[in-house]
Amino acid sequence: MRAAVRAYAQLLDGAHRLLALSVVLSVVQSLVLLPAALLVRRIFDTDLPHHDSTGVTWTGAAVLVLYVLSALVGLANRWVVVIATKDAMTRLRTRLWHRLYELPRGWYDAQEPGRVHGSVVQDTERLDLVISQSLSVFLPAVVVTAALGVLAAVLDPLLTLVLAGVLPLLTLLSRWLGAVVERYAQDWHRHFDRFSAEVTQGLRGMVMVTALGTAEAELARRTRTVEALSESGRRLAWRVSAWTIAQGTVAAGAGIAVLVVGGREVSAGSLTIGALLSFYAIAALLLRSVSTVVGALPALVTGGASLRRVQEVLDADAEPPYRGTRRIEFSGDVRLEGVSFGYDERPLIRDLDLVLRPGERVALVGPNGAGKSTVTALVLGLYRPQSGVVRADGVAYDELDLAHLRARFGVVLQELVLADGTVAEAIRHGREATMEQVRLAARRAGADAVVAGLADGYDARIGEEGSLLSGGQRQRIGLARALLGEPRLVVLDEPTTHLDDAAIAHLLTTLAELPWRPSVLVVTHDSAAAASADRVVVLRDGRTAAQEVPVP
Ligand SMILES: Nc1ncnc2c1ncn2[C@@H]1O[C@H](COP(=O)(O)OP(=O)(O)OP(=O)(O)O)[C@@H](O)[C@H]1O
Repeated sequence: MRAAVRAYAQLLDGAHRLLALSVVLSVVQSLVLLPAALLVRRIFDTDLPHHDSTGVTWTGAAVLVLYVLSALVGLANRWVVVIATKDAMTRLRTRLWHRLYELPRGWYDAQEPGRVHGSVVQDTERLDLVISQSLSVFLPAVVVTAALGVLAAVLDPLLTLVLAGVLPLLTLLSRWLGAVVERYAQDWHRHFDRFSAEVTQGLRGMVMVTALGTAEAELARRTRTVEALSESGRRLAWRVSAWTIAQGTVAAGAGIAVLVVGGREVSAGSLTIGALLSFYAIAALLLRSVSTVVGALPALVTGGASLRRVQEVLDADAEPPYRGTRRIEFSGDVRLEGVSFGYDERPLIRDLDLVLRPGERVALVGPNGAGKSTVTALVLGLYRPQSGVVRADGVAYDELDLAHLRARFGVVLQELVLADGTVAEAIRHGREATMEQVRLAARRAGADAVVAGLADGYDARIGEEGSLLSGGQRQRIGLARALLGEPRLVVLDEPTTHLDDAAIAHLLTTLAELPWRPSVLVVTHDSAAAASADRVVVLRDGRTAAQEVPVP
């Protein structure tokens, strides 16, 4: 519970002024009720015994005005807290995005499927709800409870003690049931991650599953996950309800105890009925705000579990592979020197030397699983070798500002990610480029023919992940994106998979004739693509098997 409170405090770090204003408004809200309690006493102890009906009416009206005033202050307070919490959520989501772009690929490899998506989408959404709904009533209620407690103690210390007798029981309940709810919330989160991962996988694989005729088996698996999620949701909801109801019952018990003890005092003549009723009016408000405080606890605890998961992403102990700052012009010269690398303890790349001179076109070939894509990832600086060094223009990657260097790379990876938007937007990919430059890149990549066939040309939408295009059309758009900005190094991982013979021939001629002569590293199983390179490097079992095979 304490950890959850600390995490919330950290989350609301930038909103201290607004929260302070909220505390002041909460105190004002309670202070306004002080004269109301005294006026209630006046009705019963002065106006009624004197049969003063006008007095009763006016005093009653004054009490009503004070309640309305208190409610208005409460409304203003709610507004302040909502602004503070919404700002906090915007900051949190922005920080998360920053962190996600910083985290290295190795960190993503190590995550459970669905976990990151779950934290970014569901956990932040849950937090938004919990903080907006719960905290906007929780914080003022804490202050109102404290203020009303002081007020009650001033009115009648003995009855306040009776009321306070409930506190140890409430604390015990919160500790015990809070820990239980937290455990069940974690279990529910685990099931939700699984569900979230399956939704992503299921939607992506929908066409394939239909084609393979395995929909029934898939459906059975998905149903099991949904049932397990519901079951864990039921277990959690049941504990949350038990907690809330137990707290409400304890609070109601306290109210009854006040009536019994106060009633005995009235019968004994040591308390006036007006004093008892005015105390009871304050006690009822106090118990209501105590109920609000304790009623918000289950939501705060489950939200706390979400906050911790988000915090784990923000505080992930994952160093980027390189942290250098030096910026170079970069001529396209890249070298791997004695590089060894493995995703786990098993070495995949062993003592590899690979040289790519400026303007040179090198084809990397080899059997499936030999490590060719892994070599391209090492060239792109996505992983750090366990030993050996990677250099650009003779400077070790360790010294370099890799983001700056990568801006000089043009890349087409096996998994071609195209965001939904127009063809021109897909080619620009957020970079500044004139329409003329976009057209030129498209022509070089053979994508102009694709564009010519689309009704809206460069303004045609390509669909989510380019779903409105064919595989070959997507690949050409991807190539155009890689060639925009005239990169010094072009890295292509199996760029011909979806291309027909004419497109492959066009690509090879283009790569050979690019006017600024970039270096090209192309991973390929295509013999025509390999034959067009200046050199072919064969990778087998993590090493260059045939050192460098010159093309005849
Ligand atoms: N992120 C990863 N985490 C763990 N292992 C991985 C990861 N990526 C690849 N591997 C493993 O590394 C080995 C080499 O994979 P890589 O993709 O580099 O081979 P490749 O030569 O490009 O294969 P292909 O010709 O089939 O595309 C494979 O056994 C693969 O399972």
